Amino acid sequence: MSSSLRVVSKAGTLGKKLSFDARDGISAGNDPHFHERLPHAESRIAKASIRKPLLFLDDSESSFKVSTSGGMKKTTTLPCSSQGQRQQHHRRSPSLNNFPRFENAVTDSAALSTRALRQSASFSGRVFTSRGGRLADQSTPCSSRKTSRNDVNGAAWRISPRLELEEDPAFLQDHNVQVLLRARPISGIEIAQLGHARCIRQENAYAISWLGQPETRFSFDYVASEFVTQEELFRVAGPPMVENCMAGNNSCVFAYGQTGSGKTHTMLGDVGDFDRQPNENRGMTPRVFEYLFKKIHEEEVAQRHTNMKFKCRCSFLEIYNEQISDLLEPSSSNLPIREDSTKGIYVDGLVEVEAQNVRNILHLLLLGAANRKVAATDMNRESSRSHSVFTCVIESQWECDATINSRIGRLNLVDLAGSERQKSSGVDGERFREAASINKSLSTLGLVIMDLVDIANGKQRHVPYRDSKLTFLLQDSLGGNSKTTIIANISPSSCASSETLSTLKFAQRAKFIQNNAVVGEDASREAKGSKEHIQQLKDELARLRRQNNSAIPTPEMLVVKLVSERQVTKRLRNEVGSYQRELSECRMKLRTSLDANQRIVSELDVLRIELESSQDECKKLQQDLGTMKSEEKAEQEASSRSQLEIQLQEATQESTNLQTELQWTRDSLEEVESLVERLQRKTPALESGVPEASYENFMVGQLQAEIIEMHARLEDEHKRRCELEVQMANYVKYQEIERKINRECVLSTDDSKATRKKTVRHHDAILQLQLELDTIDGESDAIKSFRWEEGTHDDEAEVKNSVTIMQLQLKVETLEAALLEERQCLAEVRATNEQLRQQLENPQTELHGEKARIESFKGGHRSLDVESKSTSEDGKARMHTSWSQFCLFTKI
Ligand SMILES: Nc1ncnc2c1ncn2[C@@H]1O[C@H](COP(=O)(O)OP(=O)(O)OP(=O)(O)O)[C@@H](O)[C@H]1O
Repeated sequence: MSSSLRVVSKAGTLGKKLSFDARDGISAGNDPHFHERLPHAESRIAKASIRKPLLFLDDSESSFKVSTSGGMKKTTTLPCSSQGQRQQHHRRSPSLNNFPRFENAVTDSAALSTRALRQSASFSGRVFTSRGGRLADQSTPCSSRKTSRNDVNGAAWRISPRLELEEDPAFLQDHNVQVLLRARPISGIEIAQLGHARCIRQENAYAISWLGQPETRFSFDYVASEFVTQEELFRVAGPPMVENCMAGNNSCVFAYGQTGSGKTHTMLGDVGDFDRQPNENRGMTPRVFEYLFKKIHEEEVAQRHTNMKFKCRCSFLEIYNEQISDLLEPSSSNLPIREDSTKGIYVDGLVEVEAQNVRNILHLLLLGAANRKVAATDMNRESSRSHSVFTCVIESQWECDATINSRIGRLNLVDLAGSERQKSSGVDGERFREAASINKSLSTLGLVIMDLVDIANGKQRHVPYRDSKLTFLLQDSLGGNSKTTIIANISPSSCASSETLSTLKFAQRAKFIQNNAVVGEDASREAKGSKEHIQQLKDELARLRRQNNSAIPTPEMLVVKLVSERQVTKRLRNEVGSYQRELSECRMKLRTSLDANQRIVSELDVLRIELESSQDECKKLQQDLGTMKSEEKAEQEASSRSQLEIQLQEATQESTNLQTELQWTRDSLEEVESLVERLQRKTPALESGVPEASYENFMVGQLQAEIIEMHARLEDEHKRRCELEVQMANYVKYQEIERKINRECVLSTDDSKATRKKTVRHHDAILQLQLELDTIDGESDAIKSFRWEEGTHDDEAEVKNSVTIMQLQLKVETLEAALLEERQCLAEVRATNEQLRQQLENPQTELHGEKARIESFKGGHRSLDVESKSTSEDGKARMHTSWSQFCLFTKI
């Protein structure tokens, strides 16, 4: 069997057809009296309310099942219409309050036994997330755990009360807002952070304590521990809401809580693979519709004679960053909310789809969920970033006494976006804006609830519904014609302690709201009846007036009463006025403090910007300083280089002078040598002719020996000089290298754009210089080891290069020291040369003198031939004198 879905917009049918398989697989029991009982639905809902143990609604029988203890299997089926019987059977057995006893009870309820098993001495099994992921492995047997504070708390959960339905006829009549608290299991992330430490302890089925400072106890209509299943939760919250809508009221279920606390799990749950078989983790929404369609079917069958028909029109929207978009028609955006006296509050242009069975609804839910804005935060990998509202308008019509009656109920299922602390949820940028918008709308919801609580306490309040799209849209559900169930979701982990406290406070406040539910029924028959009744009363009044004039207030009496009532009204008005003034004062104060806050925030922004710019400036100044330092260094290096150059020039000049001197010395030595040679040639002749020539020979020998020694010394000096010249040449070369390096360094400190190009040149130059250095022998190995690094933009390479330059500079200093030493050596050599020259000068003069004497001696020898031997004595004496003079000279 298949059916079609009609897509209807506010403007009418769009003509869009969607086909669905209409098999819903839910078997429905017949309840022929359901229609009669509809006006009393409210009290029935109340009877199906929570608080009394062991009462379960059975889907298949539209009846209550009561299980009792005592070791016997005992199930009683109660027709819903029989209130007296119900009360009789629903009386609470005190012995059933205690969990261990409950565990011993033998019942035929599969759910009961499942729960009993789950809550017995060990809780094993894995908790799966709604999106298929596993939250935490809870397979540790309790008995094997050590006793600790956590275990104490854990024990509190283990003996935590289970879902127990209690008959409380007054509950939903007096309280239109029902607040349930649901704790999810501690997640793996939380276990990783703080282990199993808990921030809450469940006291009983209605109370929970927050274990912070100070420890605070909160009470709710029901507290569902982490072991409460989706089905169990639905049994508490779902049926009353559905039946309320079918009776022509508005119902609203909404999930509230911090991000990742389980709202989506509660509302939607795991609906994958619904074509094959319903998933046991499906949440409130699918179950609500399963129940609704089952009830619709039952009603239509039961009321066949009145031709009763139900229609369900569904829409699915999200509020994201204060903009409404249609989750069933994602191309639409920023849809406006309108208010109309007949329609009430509605979203203009929202697509409405007529659904005929659960599968249709599930398709819509999946379609909408796929279009919903989801993002990852630190707290939840798939955090819903919007509020989603699934609305089903349930319209029923039936005929009675030729009158067509109709009822309209509206069911809102709201999955709020998670409240979060921006810091802890690890959000930034777009996520931060989303979080701010979510938090703003949730805080407006909180304010609305506070005002509604005040109104419930008899105070006059203006409720700021229009301050956010969420509260504007939920206006009827929060404060007006609606029965509302709030499911506050929390995490029991100590990691979420403050968020849990704020959710608990919110839920506690919400518990005090009072709604004024009004049946949305077009009761033309009832209206007619009422008119007739009024007419009857009027007639009765006239009759009474006629009978006893005194019993009926005269116009004068009425005037007096009116005056006194006016006075009361005036007094009340004055009170209202003073309250309003107070309110406006408070508002003014609030606005002022908000403005001040805003100012502070903007000032902070300005300061932050200033701080950033001053930080930038600081950085720039540091860079400039660095550049200046390197420039200064370069200048110092340049001046020391020029000094070195001057010194080098001087040394070169000195070296040239020395060379000239050496050359001169060498020439004079050569001269002496040739002179000596000539003397040697002449000496044999003198020796043969003159007996005194032996003195001359001795003297010449001495001179020759000295000359040889001087030759050797000269040779040494020459060698040393050559070495010096080599060193000088190396030094000059090295100076050149250093100059090049410095030139490149200066270039590299120039403007940043050219830096990279220059760095490359720098690098090439250094490599070239290193090649040249390689050619320098001796100590250059140390220099060779300082290699220029590739990629001078890299800091480390820069440092290495600086080290290289420093090492080269050190080398320059070493060479300078060597130069100084060489210069001293040169000075010594020069002094020695000078000495030698002086020493050479004296023998030279002596030699000249001797030469002259030898010449004169020769002349005397010739005259001896003439004058014979008479003057030989004189000659000897002169020779002797000359010899003694020579000896004297050589001693000197
Ligand atoms: N009662 C629970 N049992 C098992 N798992 C749960 C329960 N509640 C929540 N979870 C898991 O916790 C995770 C977070 O839950 P969920 O997405 O429903 O949180 P949320 O409140 O909707 O978060 P957000 O506001 O960020 O969208 C999911 O993986 C979900 O399956």
